[in-house]
Parts: sequence; C-alpha cells; structure tokens
Amino acid sequence: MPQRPYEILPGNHGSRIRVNARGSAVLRVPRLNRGTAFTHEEREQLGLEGLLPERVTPLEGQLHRAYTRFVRAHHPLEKFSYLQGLRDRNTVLFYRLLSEHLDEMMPIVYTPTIGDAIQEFSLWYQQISGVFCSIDAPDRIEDALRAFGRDPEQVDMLIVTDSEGILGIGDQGVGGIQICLGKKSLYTAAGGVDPDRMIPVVLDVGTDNLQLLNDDLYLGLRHARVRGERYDAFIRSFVEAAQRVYPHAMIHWEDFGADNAHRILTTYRDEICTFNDDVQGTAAVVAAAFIAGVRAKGERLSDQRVVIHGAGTAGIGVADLLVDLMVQEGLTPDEARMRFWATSSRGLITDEPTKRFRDFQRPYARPAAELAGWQTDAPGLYYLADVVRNVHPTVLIGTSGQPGSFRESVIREMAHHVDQPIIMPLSNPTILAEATPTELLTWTEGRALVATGSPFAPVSLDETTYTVAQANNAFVFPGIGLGVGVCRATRVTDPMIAAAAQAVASLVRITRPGQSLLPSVRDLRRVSATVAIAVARAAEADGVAERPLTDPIQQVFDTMWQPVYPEMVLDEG
Ligand SMILES: NC(=O)C1=CN([C@@H]2O[C@H](COP(=O)(O)OP(=O)(O)OC[C@H]3O[C@@H](n4cnc5c(N)ncnc54)[C@H](O)[C@@H]3O)[C@@H](O)[C@H]2O)C=CC1
Ligand SMILES: CC(=O)C(=O)O
Ligand SMILES: [Mg+2]
Repeated sequence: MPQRPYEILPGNHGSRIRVNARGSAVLRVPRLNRGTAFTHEEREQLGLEGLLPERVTPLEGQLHRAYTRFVRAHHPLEKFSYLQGLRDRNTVLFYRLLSEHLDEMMPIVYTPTIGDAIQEFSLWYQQISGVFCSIDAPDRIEDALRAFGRDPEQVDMLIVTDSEGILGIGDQGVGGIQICLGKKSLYTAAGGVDPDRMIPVVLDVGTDNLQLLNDDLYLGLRHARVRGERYDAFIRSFVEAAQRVYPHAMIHWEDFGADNAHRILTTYRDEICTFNDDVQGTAAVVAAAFIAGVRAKGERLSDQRVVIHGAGTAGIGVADLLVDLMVQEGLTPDEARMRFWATSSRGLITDEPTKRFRDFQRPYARPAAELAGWQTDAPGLYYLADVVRNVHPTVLIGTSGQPGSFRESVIREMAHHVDQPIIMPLSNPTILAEATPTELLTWTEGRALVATGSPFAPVSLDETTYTVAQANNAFVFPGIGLGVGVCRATRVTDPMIAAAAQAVASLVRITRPGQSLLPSVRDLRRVSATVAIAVARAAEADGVAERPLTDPIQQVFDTMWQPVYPEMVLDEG
C-alpha cells in the first residue's frame, strides 16, 4: 500500500500530525493544507516556497477572509458551493468557520439549502469525498470501502443513504450522497467527531425519479430502483463488507424509504452497531422538546393525547420513543399506545379489516369501535381534521412532508380545547413545513408551544418575541456518534436513545412565554457533549461499551476534535 500523505498521531483533539508529503502534494491534501497560514519556516521545510503568495495569514485572518467571501455570495447555492470548495481544500479552516458561525451556516450546509444541492447534484458535480456502491456490482463494495484508504482502526462511522426518502423531497438517486456529507459536517462542527473518522456512502440501487432517469446529466445508475430480495442481499453484502473493512464503525442510515428504514433497523440492530437517524435521532430530539413542553405546562407526559400526522419513518420512530417515556411514568405499553393517533396518506391508522397499513404502523391502529361515534366530513374516512375534532389532542406532530397541512381551521379547533397546544411541523426543507410558526402563533393567540424541523426566524406577536425551537435530529446525532465512539459501543440500544433525549431536555428551562423548547443551535457543541456523556453512560449501563468509562466528561472532551492547525511532525525523508 502506498504511504499515506499523513498520519494522525496519538494525543487528544487530533492535535499532532505526521506529514509524509512534500511540495505541491501538501496543498492538495485538505487535512494537511493550511494555505497562506503556512509560515515561511514551514514552507521551507515542506518545499512550498514559491507555491503560495508571500504574505502569511494566520488562521484568524483566514477566517475573516473566508467569512467575508461567504457573506458576499448572494445565492444560498453559491454559498453552499463556496463552503464545499473550502471543505475540500482546507479541513481546519472549513470546520473552524462552520463552528464559529453554525447558526448562520447550518441552513447552508444542511436543511434547507442541502435539499437544493441534492436536486442539482449532477449539474454541480465536481468531486465528492465518499464511497459510491452500485447494486449492479455488489462484489466491488469491499474494494470501494478499502479504496477510500483509511486505517480500519480509525474509522468510527459510515454515514449511508440509498436516497429513497431524502428529507421530504423523496427519491434523489445518487445525489443523496450530499445528505451524508451534510450530516458529516455536523458530526464534526457540532459533535467534535474527527472528520477523518467518518466515511459518507451512497448505495446506488437505481432511482424511480423519472426526471433523473430522463436527465442526460444524471450521474447514477440509469434504471428503476431495485427492490425485494436483490435489494436485501445488497444491503447484507454492504453490512458484511463494512464489518470486514471497518470493524468498529457504527453504520448511520439516513433517508431510506419507510419500509426499508424500519426493516433494516430491525434486522441489524441486535447484530451490529447501527443507528437510523430518521427513526431514532428524530425520536430523541422530538422527545426532548415534548418533555420540555409538557414540563413547562406542569403536566405529565402520560396525560398527553398525541397526534402524529405522517406515520412514516420519522413519525413512527417518534411515537415508539414517546410510548417508552409514558411507560416509564407508569402506563403499560398498551395504555401508552392508546394515547396516540397516527395518520398516513390513507388517513387515520385503524384496525378496520378493509384498510391496509404497514407492519410498523400496526401497533398504533385505533380500534374500529372507537370511530363509531365520531363526527366526520365523509363517513368512513378519518383525516387530520376529523381526528383533531374528535380527539382534542394536546400534541400535534407533523412528519408528513405535506406543506400547509396544519390548516387554520385544524389548529383553531385544537387550540379551542387546549390551553397550550404543543405543535411541531417537522417536515424539511422549509417549504414542506406543515405550517409556519407565525401562522401557528397567530391562530392560537400566542399560546402554542412550537418546534419546527428547519430553521425559522423568531416571531413577534403582541409584545412577545417567540424563539422557535429547531427540532431537528442535528441536536442528537452528533452527540450519539461521539458517545458511541468514546466508549466504543457495540450496539445502539433504546436506553441510549432515551438518554440522548433526556440529556437535551435537561438543558432547557422555560420560565417565560416565548422561550424555546430546545437549546439554541449556537449551543450545539455543548449540547452534543452533554448527549455524548449521557449516551456513553447508558451504553456502559447496558453492557455494550467496550471501553471503560473512567472519567466520561474528560474522555468526551479529549475525544472532541478541535479545528486548529495541529503540531506537525516531519519524517526524515
Ligand atoms: N425534523 C427532523 O429532524 C426530521 C424531519 N423529517 C421530515 O419528516 C418528513 C417525513 O420524513 P420520513 O418520515 O422520512 O418520510 P416517510 O415517507 O417515511 O413518511 C411520510 C409519511 O407521511 C405520510 N403522508 C403523506 N401524505 C400524507 C397526508 N396527506 N396525510 C397524512 N400523512 C401523509 C405517508 O403516508 C408516510 O407515512 C420529511 O419532510 C422529513 O424531512 C424526517 C426526519 C427528521
Ligand atoms: C433532518 C432529517 O434527517 C430529515 O429531514 O430527513
Ligand atoms: Mg433524514
């Protein structure tokens, strides 16, 4: 194997690096490159003289220049493209910039702009640092993972999508790899996971997106999505290859279609270290907002009546965790599930024999007998308005990808029966939100406790300013990944996910109207560290931690990679 251009040396925060490359090769390796920040002495040692402008700019000056360049780009996709280029040129500068301006830049590297970047993937394609696996060549998976060229001991995570359910914009084919890069950026900027320890992967199984199939520029496999046994065998081949090449890596599944997401999680969760962000990550952040909101109202979790509008990957994941929390308060699982009403595109999930629902939705089927006395617009059909009218929910969660579906009449009806309704339109990107915070607060005279999936500006109404919580799994997955890496967990268990939720909720105190149900994005590094400690402790308590937790706070802090130029150790060559 050829010598790698660098090696990360043992030590905390990734603060020492052995440099094996020389000359212009150094400038082409983002982890080594520090551009104009190389001092004259370093330039001499590394053979860079004459390859850079004369004036040395330390990191602070580079940050100023990079931020100015970012601000001057007008269109969000232009900003995205600038940041992507920076990430591929200079790892430290990119992550330092992103960490220092996370609230301003997260909407660019993540939802909503990433949705546009994914849709434009083939047109804007330059180069992607990730792994592309094709269902038409399953025997090449292992080679592709090895070709990425990482030390097997030093990879903590594979971030994997098959792109069937990207955010709420559906099947995006090979372009879905961008969501893995977006998640990776947040793992590092928010969670301090060393960027070298993660690999983005797209599993290209074809696409059912006819626009992509008919686009000459499309870069993925040009056939319909493969399903069934061949798909499952491909996933099995991927998991086995991943285990062989990177035996300690957690597999993070992102944006699979609902059936595959739930089936893959159920198949592998007791076999390998695996985490589905849309099911488990979303559940944890929503549970945190739910706990904070119910606590602010002075009520019990188990007294809530919860409507989940959009019983798919995310919606059912949320329901499952909220059920567990209610069980912890003393309900039986059956009693807890009876506090939930879930809708799909076919309306309320019921046990009526004439209606067909998916396996993972069945636990939430409402008994047909309950519906006999319901008032509905059309007999036998139960949509969101009917559910709200008959159930009087205290909590309404939107994971439907249906913009505007929290209509004014529905929200007014809900608020008519509940003093402080908790309402979470979680669909991403922004244009798919079930309602905007301004609408929800206006229709409820400021009484609603609101959290959204994508970022929204604060809302001013009748002398009060309402800070809108961003209930996005970005509040938990970076900390979960960090915690799993710190204690080298061999599984991600339900108590670890519940611990993540409780950790986020513990950082929220609502003492006056308008306060957010979740911490601020600006606080994400602290949130992630808190989540990581809780997750590692839960892993140890559950017996799945391989590394002892002697001092979890210190261990988490030491593991967090810091975006500063490391000490360089030069080899003799
Ligand atoms: N805020 C966050 O952290 C997260 C937000 N999401 C968002 O949630 C949305 C859904 O994502 P997934 O669960 O992955 O998709 P999914 O496709 O698995 O689930 C969507 C569900 O909505 C249902 N649905 C569609 N039309 C409906 C209608 N008119 N009425 C009621 N239900 C309807 C579908 O039947 C399906 O069950 C997306 O917009 C996604 O961005 C997903 C994960 C995390
Ligand atoms: C946030 C996220 O994971 C989603 O919208 O799919
Ligand atoms: Mg997702």
